[in-house]
Amino acid sequence: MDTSESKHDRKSELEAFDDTKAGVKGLVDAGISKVPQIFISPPNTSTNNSNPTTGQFIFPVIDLQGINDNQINRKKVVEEVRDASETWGFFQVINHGIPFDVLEEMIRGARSFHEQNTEIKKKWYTREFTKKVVYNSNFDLYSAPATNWRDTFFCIMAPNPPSFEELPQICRDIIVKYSEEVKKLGRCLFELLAEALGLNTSHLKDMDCDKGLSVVCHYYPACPEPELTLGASEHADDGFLTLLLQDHIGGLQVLHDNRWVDVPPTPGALVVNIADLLQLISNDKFKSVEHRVLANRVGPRISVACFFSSFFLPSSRLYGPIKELLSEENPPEYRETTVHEYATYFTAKGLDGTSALQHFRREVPWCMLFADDVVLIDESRRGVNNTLEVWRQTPEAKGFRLSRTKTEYLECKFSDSRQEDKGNGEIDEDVSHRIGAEKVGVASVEDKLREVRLRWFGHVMRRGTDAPVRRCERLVLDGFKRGRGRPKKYYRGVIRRDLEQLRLTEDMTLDRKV
Ligand SMILES: O=C(O)CCC(=O)C(=O)O
Ligand SMILES: [Fe+2]
Repeated sequence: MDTSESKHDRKSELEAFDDTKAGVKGLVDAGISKVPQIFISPPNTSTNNSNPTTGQFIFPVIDLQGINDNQINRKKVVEEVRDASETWGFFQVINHGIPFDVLEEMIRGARSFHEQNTEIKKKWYTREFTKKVVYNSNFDLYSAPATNWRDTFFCIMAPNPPSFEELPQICRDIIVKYSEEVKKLGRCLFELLAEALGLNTSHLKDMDCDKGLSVVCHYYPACPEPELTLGASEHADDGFLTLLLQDHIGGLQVLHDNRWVDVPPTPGALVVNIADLLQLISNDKFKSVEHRVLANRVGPRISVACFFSSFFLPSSRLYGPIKELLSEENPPEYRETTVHEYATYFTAKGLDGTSALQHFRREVPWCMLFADDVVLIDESRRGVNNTLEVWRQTPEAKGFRLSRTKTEYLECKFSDSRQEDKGNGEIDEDVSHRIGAEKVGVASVEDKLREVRLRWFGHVMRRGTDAPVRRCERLVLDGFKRGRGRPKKYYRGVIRRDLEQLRLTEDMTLDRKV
């Protein structure tokens, strides 16, 4: 139920929970045996491992031993990094140089923060993310569709860490020690990633990708009904790179080949994942992949995520796809943005299962052809021509001739740098003399597409409900070149938005005159 009354209830429940300043751990300590409503995942969210994939995929593990000793070793590792970053967006590293006892101490330190006396811990409780030391539960408490079963405490450790005295006494030594180690390892990983992109070793460092670091300590309490909620909802990370230390409990899963795959807790290993801004500057070469954490009857689970991002710095430095990676065949997929703008958008949106990256994607030029009951869609003129040929030949092979001149097409072309060469003129010859091919400016493109979509929709709706075309209503509009995890857009949803924007109703589309 999504009535305003239930929304109000949710809001006051969230406020009551927030006011306790004791987080999810506080609820568990109080002995609750049922998961409160605010934590319950929306229907259709899978919250358990109903489809275990263990064994089906080999999660990449990269051994960093000897990368600075010999070139052959380094080259092999760079290739592994490239492969994992392009296909999984995730990998584990071993022999990374951070001593095992430092990792263990960090896990213990994170746990001790959350398990210290609540009255002392409350002192750090805040939703002001400009502070350098922050403890709370669910950074997106008021915007996310469901509250996650975890509490978090973080410190901003670079470039300007808090003074030693400002850090919580119970874990300050290890936070300082661990962040120094992570900064070193981060530098090494950014070098390998730059080489994997075919850039100079220092390219990503020179872009300040490793400048900002926050150390984020998560605490996932044992959950009485783990099938009803999640430790962390599906999301991709917003910075450049994340380095994650997890304890032995497990529960982290990544979306690979459209399936949730466990990231096995491996003693001594660290999980590395490409975050959104690295996908953006690599122009989609590297993937920032959706992941989540399951809730568990066993707990607490502790993890420490180190985010390389300077979201807290008011820098005006712009990040867009790296020029050296662009070419005519590989034009920029994103507009430029600042880390701060990106993070602000990410935080306001919250972990709602959609990707923040899409908001920064440039309009993809594509052509659409509409011909009676047939829609041909592609990103390029060449693609549409190929499809057009297949479409034409298939019925012709069965003796059914299509009249090119009587078939009506409409084509949208974009006056963008990706404008396809007019070279072969197949569409032009077929189409231009019928309706006149148009060249439209980017600003009017949305209007043009909306007009075309609504015309098509009206046409479809006027057909009988059993007409084949009516069965295509769940046509995926942008399935052909979706970034991984980018939410599917169904034709119906797009039409609903178009109708809303023009204040039209579906019935009106039945009337040709509207
Ligand atoms: O706790 C984990 O394993 C993952 C945490 C995570 O995804 C995050 O902090 O962004
Ligand atoms: Fe994450």
